[in-house]
Amino acid sequence: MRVVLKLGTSVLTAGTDRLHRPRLVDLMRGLAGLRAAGHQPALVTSGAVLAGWEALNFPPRDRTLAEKQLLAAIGQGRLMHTYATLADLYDLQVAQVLLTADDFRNRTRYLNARTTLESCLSRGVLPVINENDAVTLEQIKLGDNDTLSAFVANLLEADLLVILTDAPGLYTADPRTHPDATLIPDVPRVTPDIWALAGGAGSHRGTGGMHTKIQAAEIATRAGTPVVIASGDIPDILPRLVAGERHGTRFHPATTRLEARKRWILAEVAPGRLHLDEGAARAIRERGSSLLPAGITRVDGDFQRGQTVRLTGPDGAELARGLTRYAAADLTRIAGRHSRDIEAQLGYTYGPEAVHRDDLIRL
Ligand SMILES: Nc1ncnc2c1ncn2[C@@H]1O[C@H](COP(=O)(O)OP(=O)(O)O)[C@@H](O)[C@H]1O
Ligand SMILES: N[C@@H](CCC(=O)OP(=O)(O)O)C(=O)O
Repeated sequence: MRVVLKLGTSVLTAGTDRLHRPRLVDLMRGLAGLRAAGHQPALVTSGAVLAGWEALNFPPRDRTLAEKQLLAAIGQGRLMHTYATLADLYDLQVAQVLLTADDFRNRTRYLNARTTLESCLSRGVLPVINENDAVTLEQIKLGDNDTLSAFVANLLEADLLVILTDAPGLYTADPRTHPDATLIPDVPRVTPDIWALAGGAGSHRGTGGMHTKIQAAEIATRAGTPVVIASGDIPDILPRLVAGERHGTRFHPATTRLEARKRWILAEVAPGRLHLDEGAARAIRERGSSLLPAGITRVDGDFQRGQTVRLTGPDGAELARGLTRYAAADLTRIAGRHSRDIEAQLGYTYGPEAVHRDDLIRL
C-alpha cells in the first residue's frame, strides 16, 4: 500500500512546546514497520517553524511572514536531523523534499518532483516532505500542509492519505469549544454540511484547523484516494490503520483512481499527435498495450513530457489519448526505434514506453 502520512505541528509537539521525541520515535517506528512490510510510506511533515522557534529558545513572536520564513529556515534542518537520527534506529533512509505550489503548477517541475518521489519509494527510502517556506511568498504559498499532503497523495496516486492531528477526528463541532460534540466516523461525500462543521484556524500552534483538513480530504477523495483524519495520540496508529483498524474519521473516495485519471487525461488540451503503424495501433486497440517508440511513424505538434497526445492509426482515425513520457523533440528522434536505443539516442531515458498503458485511454 502506498500511504501518505501528514503530521501536523500539534502531533509533533504532543501538547508540549517542543518537538516531542518519544512521539516521533513511535511514529518513525510505524513508518519503518510499514516499509519493512513492503508498503510505500511517504511523510508530509510540519514543524519547521516550531523547531526554529525552539532553537532560538522561544523568543516573543510577531507572526509576520518574514519571521515565519526565518524560523522555518532555522528549523527545517533541525527537523530533518531529528527524523534522520530516528530513522537510523530502524535502518531507514530518509530524503528531504521541499515543495512549493509552483512545483504542482509547472508541468516540468511537477514531473521531476514525481520522478524523485517515485525513486525514493521504489528504493525503500522515506521521503520527508514539507513546504519550502523559506522561498515562498504569502500569495503563492500553499500555506498549510494539509493541502500539500493532498497534492502529494494525488501526485503519488496514494492508496491512503492519513492526516494525524490533536483531535480524534472530525467532530460535529470543534471539540475544544463544544465538549458535547461527537465523532463522525464516516464521510461518504464532502457536502456543504461537512464544510459547516469546520471551525476557525485551529490550535494555537497549528495552521488551518479542520477547514484545511476537509479541503485536503475533498482534493484527495475526488482523485480516488480515501482519507483518514485521526489522533496522533494513539500508539502505533499508522500500522493499525493500514491493517484495517477503524480510527477517527474516514472520508470515502468519490471515484476510482482510474476514473479520475481518465477524466483528467480527457479533459487536458492535447497539443500533439502521434501517428502509429498498424502493429502498434492493433496492440493498443485489441490489448490496451503501452505504446513503444518503435510503433510511432510520425510526431506532430509541440509538447512537453507529461502532456496529453492523440494517438492515430494508419487510417488517420484517433484511437486513444494518453500522457507522453517524452517531449515532442525526443520522440521525433526515437520514433521507429527500439526502446533499447533510447538512451544512446537521447543520452537519458524515462523508460521504454512512449505512452505507458496506465496513462492511456482507448476511445
Ligand atoms: N469539527 C471539528 N472537529 C474536530 N476538530 C475541529 C473541528 N473544528 C475545528 N477543529 C480544531 O482543529 C484543530 C486541529 O487543527 P490544527 O490546529 O491546524 O492542527 P494541525 O497542527 O494538526 O494541522 C483541533 O485541535 C480542533 O480544535
Ligand atoms: N510548513 C510549516 C507548517 C504549516 C502547517 O500546515 O502546519 P500544521 O497545521 O501544523 O500542519 C512548518 O513546517 O512549520
